[in-house]
Amino acid sequence: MAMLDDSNVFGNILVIDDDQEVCGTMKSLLTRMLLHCETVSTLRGGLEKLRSQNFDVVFLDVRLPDGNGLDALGEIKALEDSPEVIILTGQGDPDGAELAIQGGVWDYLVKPTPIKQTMLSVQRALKYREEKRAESPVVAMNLDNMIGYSSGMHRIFDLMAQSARSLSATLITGETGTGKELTARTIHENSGRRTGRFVVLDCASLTETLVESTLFGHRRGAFTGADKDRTGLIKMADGGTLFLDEIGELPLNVQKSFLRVLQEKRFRPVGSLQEETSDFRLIAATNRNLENRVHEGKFREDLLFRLKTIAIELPPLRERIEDIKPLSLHHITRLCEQYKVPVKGFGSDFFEVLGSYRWPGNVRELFNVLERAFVASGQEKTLYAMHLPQDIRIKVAKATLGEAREDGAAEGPQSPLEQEARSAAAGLESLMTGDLPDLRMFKSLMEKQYLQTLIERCDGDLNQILRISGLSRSHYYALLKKSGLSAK
Ligand SMILES: Nc1ncnc2c1ncn2[C@@H]1O[C@H](COP(=O)(O)OP(=O)(O)OP(=O)(O)O)[C@@H](O)[C@H]1O
Repeated sequence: MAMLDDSNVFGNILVIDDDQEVCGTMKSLLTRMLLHCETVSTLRGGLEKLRSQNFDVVFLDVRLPDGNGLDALGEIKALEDSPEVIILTGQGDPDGAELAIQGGVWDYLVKPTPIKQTMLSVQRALKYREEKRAESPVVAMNLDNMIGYSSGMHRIFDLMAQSARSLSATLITGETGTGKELTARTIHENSGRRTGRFVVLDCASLTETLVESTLFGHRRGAFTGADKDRTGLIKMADGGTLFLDEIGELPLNVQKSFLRVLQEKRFRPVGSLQEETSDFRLIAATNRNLENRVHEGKFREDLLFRLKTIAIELPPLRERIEDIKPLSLHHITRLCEQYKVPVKGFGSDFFEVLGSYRWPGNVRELFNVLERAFVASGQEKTLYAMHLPQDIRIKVAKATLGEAREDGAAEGPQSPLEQEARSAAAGLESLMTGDLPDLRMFKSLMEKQYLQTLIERCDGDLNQILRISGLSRSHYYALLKKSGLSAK
């Protein structure tokens, strides 16, 4: 049965109960409500989970094999961002109920509890938490395009709000696809500089000489090929934000001059005798460990120190699986609007698979997979696990059988190119085996996948892209715009 719950609550639930039947029933009920649910049969196991993961609601049995659930209330309530507790007990003990309520629990349910009552209790607890979170200062931020329900992301939003209010350099770290560029853009759009430009430089995409002239600008005749004056990105970001992506790749000698610019806000374009000024705000990002780069002698310690006045470390998606559902709803709604089809619902097995996958490519990979599932579902109104790409389903099935770890070690991380190629191949396969979409949708999806692979393979090199594709420059840019892709 497909369930797109109209209450639209998101959350991570833990059930601590030694009765396997209760655990099974609760898990199946909560999963059908599209909530993420884990179960554990001992008090010690439950407390360990609560210390290491974030949960919104805990169903807590009173009589557990290794202790009384009520005795653990103090410890649970003392946790940072502590979950709401719903006591679940087989014995309708009124003193127990009083004790529990004094201990600050959300609700007290006597087993067997009617399904409706359990659902209502958990929905209300989740709504309450949502409202509590909305009271924090973060609400002042416009986070329309940035989805994050987990407490991990909530902490990130707090840091972003702090960064948006200040002018301090901000360093964003995180694995590929965790949303570093989106975070930087959102900070800029929420800062006092939002009317200024948001200027992006991918430090990994240029040679040493080019990085220098791109950042600082150059005068005509400064070097062979410099046939006219060029304004650098530092100047272009005057009054706005300069975003340096992959800052770990900035060549050492450019690091030195850039540090001076950060300290003095003055710089000299290549080949110029005169200094210029620029009042820019710096946000940098990297998926590298910059401390290690410092130890290897490839990154200046003084620059690192200056960059991380505010440090934002984005958690990988596998550490915030409760964000998978809201991210998916957001992306699928966007796709449905884009392709002008009615909004699709989800089968409960859909999120079970998504929640069990490790997401090495994080949110970018999730969006890619959702797009493939969207296409594979054709005209169907509901997305089921069977619409997900086969490679993902196989990996999840293997992981469930306990083989995933060895597999991962043998395969090693995939390069973005490998991921892209596999994704394109699997996308085509699922297109041809599932219900066929209409031709217009098929063409535009294939076009987008072709362009993505082409850009990756050519590493964004325009000449190579035009040679391989046979496209004219204007046609290429028009296609990029149509597909919502960037040139890299
Ligand atoms: N919290 C989020 N909410 C909505 N979309 C997100 C979120 N995080 C990432 N995305 C989306 O995921 C994709 C990848 O994000 P982005 O390019 O910002 O990642 P990145 O960390 O800069 O990646 P890379 O290290 O590979 O450059 C984009 O489409 C972005 O919009």
